[in-house]
Amino acid sequence: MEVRARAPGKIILAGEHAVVHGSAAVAAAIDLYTTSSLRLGEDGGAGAVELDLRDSGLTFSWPCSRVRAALGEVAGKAGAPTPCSPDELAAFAKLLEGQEIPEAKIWLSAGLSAFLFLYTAILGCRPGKAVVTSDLPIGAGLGSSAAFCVSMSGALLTAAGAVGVAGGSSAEEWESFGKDDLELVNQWAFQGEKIIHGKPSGIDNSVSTFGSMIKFKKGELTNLKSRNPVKMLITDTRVGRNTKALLAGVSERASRHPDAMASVFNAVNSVSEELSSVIELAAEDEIAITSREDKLAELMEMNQGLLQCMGVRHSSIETVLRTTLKYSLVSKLTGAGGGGCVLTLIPTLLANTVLEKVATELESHGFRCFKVEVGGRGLQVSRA
Ligand SMILES: Nc1ncnc2c1ncn2[C@@H]1O[C@H](COP(=O)(O)OP(=O)(O)O)[C@@H](O)[C@H]1O
Ligand SMILES: C[C@@](O)(CCOP(=O)(O)O)CC(=O)O
Ligand SMILES: [Mg+2]
Repeated sequence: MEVRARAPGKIILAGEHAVVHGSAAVAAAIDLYTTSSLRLGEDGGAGAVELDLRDSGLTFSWPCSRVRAALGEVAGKAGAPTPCSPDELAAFAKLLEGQEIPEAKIWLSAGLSAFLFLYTAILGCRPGKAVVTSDLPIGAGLGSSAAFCVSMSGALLTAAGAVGVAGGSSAEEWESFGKDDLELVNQWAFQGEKIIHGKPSGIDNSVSTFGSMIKFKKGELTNLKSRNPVKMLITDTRVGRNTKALLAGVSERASRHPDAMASVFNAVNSVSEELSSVIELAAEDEIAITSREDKLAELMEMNQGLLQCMGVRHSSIETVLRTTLKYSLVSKLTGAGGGGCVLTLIPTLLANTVLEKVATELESHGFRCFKVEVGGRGLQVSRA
């Protein structure tokens, strides 16, 4: 039997980086997904653990005997996770040595280590094949690392029988887990995200698992009820960057200037708290809708300024900010910055007139625009 699990990417409306240092942040799921399909082989000595990354055309295979030689006889565990130890990480690095990873895709190594960790920790050395496809740009701020870890944890834990859906629907339909199962998947995905990000806050895996729009602070998640739609244009600058390195850069700046950076993080906290209240405001007429959106735009603009203070700017981001400002639109980077994606708030009353024009101009710079639905479903599974 094949298990398929899909998990969404995300946007961060306010609070990236500062959330790692204890501030509040606001994030929402988007309708771009990573899907992990898993088919288990026969338990026993032979066989291999295989991973097929469809979008990059790369496949990896580890004979179970090699996995056992590197890790010992791991039993697999379907309860709460134990973090990946430095010894295990070293063993995964050894297992990667035998694989041919093209130099240009060396950034995949962290994702491969996260896969090996999740697979062996949940299923032990059992043979099986996982296939991954994704709508998300990788390493661009839309949480591809979290969507990868959430969808893979969802598929592995379902195959292990640790989580499940009520069933009854046709095999092709997507179904959602109950809250306890989602909690368990989220805990595992967080351990995978730690291998990729170094020191994640947990916001990305949480919003990918639970979906919707959330406020997140120090591991605590509050669901936000947005009564009016929030329309965002996402622009991928196509400038590659790595979340782990950017997180480390912000932490280094915080240790060089502890007081100044504490004030910056504190200001971001206030912006996120205010933005989450504005999100929940119900606006019933055009005046109220415009006033709500003006407040959101102002808070996003303030957050962008504070992100500059953290040192995660990039000239490509500034080009997007300048271009959208020509249309009186406000933008901010989303995710770790340093390139990657930028969010532009599209006011409801301007959506029909401005959206296509600004997207066309942004694309003329070589950027790629995504028009997404914000605040949708989290992790879902289907069996075929
Ligand atoms: N579909 C995927 N297949 C393999 N690895 C992935 C996939 N998606 C994400 N990753 C891993 O996550 C890393 C990107 O994560 P990160 O730098 O946090 O950026 P983001 O999460 O914003 O896309 C990649 O370098 C890779 O290791
Ligand atoms: C910068 C940060 O706040 C978000 C990173 O998101 P992404 O990996 O760039 O999609 C890090 C985190 O919260 O773990
Ligand atoms: Mg990430």
